[in-house]
Parts: sequence; structure tokens; C-alpha cells
Amino acid sequence: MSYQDEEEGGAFDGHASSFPKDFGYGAFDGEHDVNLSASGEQKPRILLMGLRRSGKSSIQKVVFHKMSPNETLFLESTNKIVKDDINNSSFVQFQIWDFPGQIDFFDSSFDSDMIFGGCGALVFVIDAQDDYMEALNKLNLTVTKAYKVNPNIKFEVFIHKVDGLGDDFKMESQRDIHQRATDDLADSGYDQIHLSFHLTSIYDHSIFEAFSKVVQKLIPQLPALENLLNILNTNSAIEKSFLFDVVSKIYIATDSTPVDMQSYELCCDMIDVVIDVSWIYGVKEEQDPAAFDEQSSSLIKLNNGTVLYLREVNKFLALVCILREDNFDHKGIIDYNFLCFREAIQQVFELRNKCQGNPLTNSAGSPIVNGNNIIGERHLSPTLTDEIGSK
Ligand SMILES: Nc1nc2c(ncn2[C@@H]2O[C@H](COP(=O)(O)OP(=O)(O)OP(=O)(O)O)[C@@H](O)[C@H]2O)c(=O)[nH]1
Repeated sequence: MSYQDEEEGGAFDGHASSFPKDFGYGAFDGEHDVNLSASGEQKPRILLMGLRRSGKSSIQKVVFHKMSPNETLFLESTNKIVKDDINNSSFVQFQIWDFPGQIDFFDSSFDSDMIFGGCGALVFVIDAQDDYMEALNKLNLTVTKAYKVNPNIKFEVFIHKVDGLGDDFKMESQRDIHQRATDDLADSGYDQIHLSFHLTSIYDHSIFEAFSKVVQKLIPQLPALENLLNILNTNSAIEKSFLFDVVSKIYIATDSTPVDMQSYELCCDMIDVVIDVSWIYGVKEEQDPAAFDEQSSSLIKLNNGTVLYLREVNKFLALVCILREDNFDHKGIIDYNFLCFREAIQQVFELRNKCQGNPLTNSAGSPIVNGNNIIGERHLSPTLTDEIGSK
């Protein structure tokens, strides 16, 4: 089995979009960045597996290399494991390994201990436009083999290419695949394995949403981030907020209110607009290509009385909020709270660095759910809420 490293996005030449090619996929060394990886610590690994032509490489290229979906039609079949380092920011650091569809687990060169051992999540892609019986067999084989090596892997099943399916058929396929996959696992004596299912397509935002959920499970600080977003929302009369990794447009955290796809899509579109405008008008000097930095912000007023507000947390992370136009009168308070929020995020990661190897755990070893009890709360002053609330 051979390996091929894609050097920081270098294998794809990025011609599909106006997104600056050298914008991401390098370690961020800005002043607000705190490196998550303790020295020598392995980055979490996400494996992309599935049958041939199920869409694995397309997913990776569209989400992490800004390839336009139509261009994936010309992708060649992968014939060796392709490793891709995702280093956008301190929050989003992992490796994606794209496997060839024809991989044979019984091949002597397949080192399952090495491959599954350091794996955080295994994404198994099933082509929903095709007959999925063979894919289900392969899913069962893959998951059981991986579980035996590493029972901590998160198993994610992407029921992919659903753009070609009607709504009824989509739901029916999901139900059927879910049923069969879990039955097969139970039959093989592995009913303790949990599979998560996502309906995805590269032709809409569903693939970004699904990948967001996969990545979030690999961020041990997620509960603390969610809590900080909840506090920010309450104190600033914000209805929904997302913390985005700007390069990939996956959200690494959101508040605890349910995510509706439309809001997520609006926020993604806003990021595209901001990036494009920054790139066209914001570059001052040749040697300073990143016109988009922690000073960047943007405001879009929609004609339904809603405001989208974007603030940079650092060069690679952005907070995007949705709120009612009336509540935006208190922009000063929102901005102040945002600064506190940004500082609190810093503290989460400083804390994490202090307990290297034991991220955000209490003395019993369980995750600290309300990490913001330690940090942040005092900054996001409740009196500010009263001011907005009394309006
Ligand atoms: N309609 C539709 N087609 C898709 C989608 N994702 C991928 N495809 C198409 O599926 C075909 C195969 O995609 P690849 O990404 O090469 O598949 P793969 O799983 O990496 O294939 P191997 O490298 O052979 O294992 C391409 O023609 C893509 O354009 C999708 O969401 N919807």
C-alpha cells in the first residue's frame, strides 16, 4: 500500500473559485492562535471509505479544497491512500485519509492497527443513487474491523448523492439503510456500535453540515464553546450564532438551539461574500495577501428584518450571528460581548494547553461540560442582557 501526501492543498490548483489558494491549509501563527496539538501529539484522523465512485474524493475536494461540484466529474479514481493535512486553525486540525474504493482489508499490506489505531472518525460513503446492498456489506466489514482495533472511533455514514432523489425516496432510503446497517451489526454481534447517518450531496450545503458534525465530535472543547455561544446569545439578544472555520465553511460550534439549514446556508453565503470582497478590495500590498484578518467584520441586513453579523475571531475563525434588526441598535454591547467571547475562547485553549493530554476534564476524568464556569462568564455581563431585554 502506498501513500501520497497532498502538500497543504497543493495537489489541487484551486482554480474553481475566487478563494485565494494560499489562504488556508497552513499552520496559523497569528497572535490569537493557540496550537492544539501538544508536541508529538497526533492530529485526529478522519478516514473516508466506501465503494468505488461513491464520491469520497469529491467530498474531500469540495469541502476542503474549494473545488466546484461540477469539476468533480473529472476526478480520476483514487488508487492509493491520499493523506491530506487540514491545519486551518487551532480548532480545526486533523488529517483526512481518502481511501481507494477497491481497498482490500485482507491484503497483507493493509496495516489495520496503524490505520484504525489513530483514527478519530470513520466516514463511510454510500452512493444513494446506486444499489446499496454491496455498500452495506462493505460497511459492516469495515466498521467491525475498525471497531476491533479501536472501539473509540466515531462511525459516520454519509448517504450520499441525494441530490438526484425525491424527498420521499430520500427518507425511505435513509430509513432502509439505517435499518439494514444496524441489523447487520446486531447479527454479527456488534450491536454496541453506534452509527450516525447523514443525507449528503456536494451540490448543496448538506455536505458541509454533515462534515461540521463529524469534525465537532473531534473537538474536546465543544461543550465549552457551545456554552460560550449560549452566553453570548443571551447577553446580546442574538438568535443564532455559528463559529465557522472560514476556509472550509464548516461550523465547529453553534449554540444549543436547533440548526436550520436555511440559516446555515445564509451564513455560509455571507462568508463567501466577505472573502470575495476582502480579496478583491482589501489587499493593500503584494506581500500581505490576507486582507481578511481578526479586524474583519461584516453586516448584512435582510429584507425580513433580520441582520447577519460576522466578526473575525482570528484569521481562520469567524463568528456569524443572526439577530433581529431592532436588537442590532445595541451594536456597542454586542461588540463588547464579542470581545469578551473572543477572550474567553482564548482562555479555553490556554486551559487546554495547561492540561496537555487531558483536555478539559475534571478530576474524575469526565469532560467539563460548562467550561465557561471557569472562564468567560464574568466578562459577558448579565447587566447587558437587561439593557437589551428591557427594550
Ligand atoms: N450527483 C452527485 N454526484 C456526485 C456527488 N458526489 C460525487 N459525485 C460524482 O461521483 C463520481 C465519483 O466521485 P469520486 O469522488 O471520484 O468517487 P470516489 O469514491 O473517490 O471514487 P474512487 O476513487 O474510485 O474510490 C464523480 O463523477 C462525481 O462527480 C454528489 O453529491 N451528487
